[in-house]
Amino acid sequence: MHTVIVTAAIIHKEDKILIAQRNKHAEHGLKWEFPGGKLNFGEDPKVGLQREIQEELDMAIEVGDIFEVVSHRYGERHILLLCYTCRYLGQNPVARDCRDFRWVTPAEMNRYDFTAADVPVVKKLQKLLDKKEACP
Ligand SMILES: Nc1nc2c([nH]c(=O)n2[C@H]2C[C@H](O)[C@@H](COP(=O)(O)OP(=O)(O)OP(=O)(O)O)O2)c(=O)[nH]1
Repeated sequence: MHTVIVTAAIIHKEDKILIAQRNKHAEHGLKWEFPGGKLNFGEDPKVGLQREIQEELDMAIEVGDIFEVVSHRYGERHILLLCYTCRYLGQNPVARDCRDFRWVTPAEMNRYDFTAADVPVVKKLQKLLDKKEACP
């Protein structure tokens, strides 16, 4: 039993956010998530997240502030998911180490089967969007 630290990017392009589909044979295969991955030992989380986005989507990003931290248990495995708000720098993503990716609004996220750990993150994004719509 151990805890794995995972970083994930909330990358905004106008009103859309980039989501990625996990490879078929990976853990939680075919589920949707916020792109990112496991932190290496001793690695700075923001640097680790930039590395993961480069590996997964062949794209450079600027990592900003923490958006949400989720502690989630998948049976005997515990993940601490650090989600950062990130700035899109204009490069088109390439599905290097994921099955697919999409730019979606928070409302559209309901159509995707996200990993269980991501559910509170999706809800938080949707709540923020609703607030924005209520007070333009
Ligand atoms: N990147 C990412 N991982 C997530 C999210 N939600 C969630 O439960 N996870 C889980 C799935 C995996 O168990 C773990 C991340 O592992 P990973 O397989 O993506 O990491 P990695 O790219 O470093 O993988 P590897 O080198 O071990 O192949 O965190 C999320 O939104 N983003």
